[in-house]
Amino acid sequence: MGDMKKTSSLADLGVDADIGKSIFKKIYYHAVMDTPTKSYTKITIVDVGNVGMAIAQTILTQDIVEELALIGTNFDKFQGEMLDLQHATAFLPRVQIQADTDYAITAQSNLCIIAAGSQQNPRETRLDLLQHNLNIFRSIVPKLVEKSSGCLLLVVTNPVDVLTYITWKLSGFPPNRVIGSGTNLDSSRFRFLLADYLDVNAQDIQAYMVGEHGDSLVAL
Ligand SMILES: NC(=O)C1=CN([C@@H]2O[C@H](COP(=O)(O)OP(=O)(O)OC[C@H]3O[C@@H](n4cnc5c(N)ncnc54)[C@H](O)[C@@H]3O)[C@@H](O)[C@H]2O)C=CC1
Ligand SMILES: CC(=O)C(=O)O
Repeated sequence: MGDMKKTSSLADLGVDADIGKSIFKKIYYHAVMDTPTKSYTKITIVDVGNVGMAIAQTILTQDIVEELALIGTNFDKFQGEMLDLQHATAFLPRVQIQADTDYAITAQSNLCIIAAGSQQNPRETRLDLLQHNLNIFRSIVPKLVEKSSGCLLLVVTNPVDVLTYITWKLSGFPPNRVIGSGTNLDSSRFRFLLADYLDVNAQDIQAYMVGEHGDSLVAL
């Protein structure tokens, strides 16, 4: 977006706030979208780093949610990311997008995705991230559970398999409500490489990487 100023309100567009209120009436999402044929789905993503934003953009293009809550720790970054997503909604299925540091916005989520925490430095393994990211999870998981006690928890942060187990323990949820992204990315990479080598579509390749999402994977 370069140096372009971002517009976040009617006042920025030169429209008086009171006039705006009289012209535009707030639509209550639950009232409009809770129909017998379409349930209301809310997803939370913690935090809006590279992975969190890639997930947010993918979700928005899939028409699978009515509400997306983004938890951010860096105010300028999450405000900017939220505005970029909101400003794209004219081209996307209708979704209410919020971002905040306050976990109140995550209340009643169906799915909470955790992608917060450090990434590896060049000479580190994913397992080296454990202590740092464990401390972050201790602060995140109880807040998500408090606000959305019936949700599914999906862990992406590394070391993902260890942190998925820790999330299960921290949450007190039954095991079928805590999942990790596991080796999905590795299997997708494997399928791409095979497809590239064989010059076929990756969707026509069935192949899996199994084991831990780390340095001990096995190809099937
Ligand atoms: N499972 C998988 O297949 C993959 C996992 N990853 C992992 O995902 C994680 C995130 O990666 P990136 O998005 O690339 O990193 P990033 O550095 O772009 O984003 C991490 C985010 O976590 C936030 N954060 C730091 N401390 C926090 C706290 N206490 N509470 C909430 N948020 C906090 C940062 O502000 C930042 O926005 C890393 O652990 C990385 O290794 C990345 C790619 C694939
Ligand atoms: C970061 C990571 O886990 C990956 O790209 O496989």
